[in-house]
Amino acid sequence: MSDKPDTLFSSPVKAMPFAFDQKVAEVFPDMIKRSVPGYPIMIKHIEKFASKYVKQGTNCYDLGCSLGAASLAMSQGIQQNGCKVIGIDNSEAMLTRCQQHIDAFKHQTEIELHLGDVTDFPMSNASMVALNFTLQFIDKNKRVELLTAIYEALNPGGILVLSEKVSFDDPQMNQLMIDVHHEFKKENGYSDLEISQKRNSLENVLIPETLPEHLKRLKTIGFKTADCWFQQFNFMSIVAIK
Ligand SMILES: Nc1ncnc2c1ncn2[C@@H]1O[C@H](C[S@+](CC[C@H]([NH3+])C(=O)[O-])CC(=O)[O-])[C@@H](O)[C@H]1O
Ligand SMILES: O=C(O)C(=O)Cc1ccccc1
Repeated sequence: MSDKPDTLFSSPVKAMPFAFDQKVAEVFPDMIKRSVPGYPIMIKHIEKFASKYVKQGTNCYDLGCSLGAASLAMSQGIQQNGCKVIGIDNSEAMLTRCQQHIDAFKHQTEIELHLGDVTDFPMSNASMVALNFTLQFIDKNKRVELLTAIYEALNPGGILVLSEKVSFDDPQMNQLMIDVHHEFKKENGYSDLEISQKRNSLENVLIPETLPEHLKRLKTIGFKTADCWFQQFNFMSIVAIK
């Protein structure tokens, strides 16, 4: 089955803040692949990290699971018995389609889905947490609390995979990265109108931070080590180990 093409911003639309509603859920696989450089690589490596770090009888959380790509990757990667993958998302439209994806794809480890807010979801006995392009949508002053809750839920040696769109302190570098990302979107068939309308709708909704801000916060919380393992333009993935 081919993905439904993302044409949400292809004709002039009323300026509205971006939301993970029914329309976005319907085109999400096409949207994320054409918009996030390196997304398939990051998903593939979530599977690899799961095979290396997930311990027997532990939980793995996928916070802001959308259609379950990271949940499925963890489930495929896990080599141990008695584990559970728990996906959480606060968009009903996303979670309904997520359940359909999970049911349609063969996977090894059980995946349980919950409609809820990741900032107040109880977590425990975790050996892996995926926060794949979700923190950027969380209120900036709630981020440290969420990352602290993740740290506390992780067992020693557990891993957090945190992928984010990032900004850069240097304005020239920041603009260069935005420009090359827009070039990437154009090469993937988005028009200037689509790029600018989506950019406006993401303003004040997707709030990026810099890599140093991310790493400093993770280390202050207590993670033993944290660093960027993947970057393409202004999209990055960080691993942090407790
Ligand atoms: N407070 C919140 N609580 C729960 N869910 C939330 C919250 N805020 C946002 N979301 C959810 O976080 C997801 C972000 S998309 C993640 C991609 C996925 N991880 C992937 O690996 O494909 C990223 C993107 O589209 O750039 C959406 O499904 C929101 O509903
Ligand atoms: O499309 C963009 O410009 C992005 O920054 C990535 C993205 C992908 C899917 C939903 C929201 C943002």
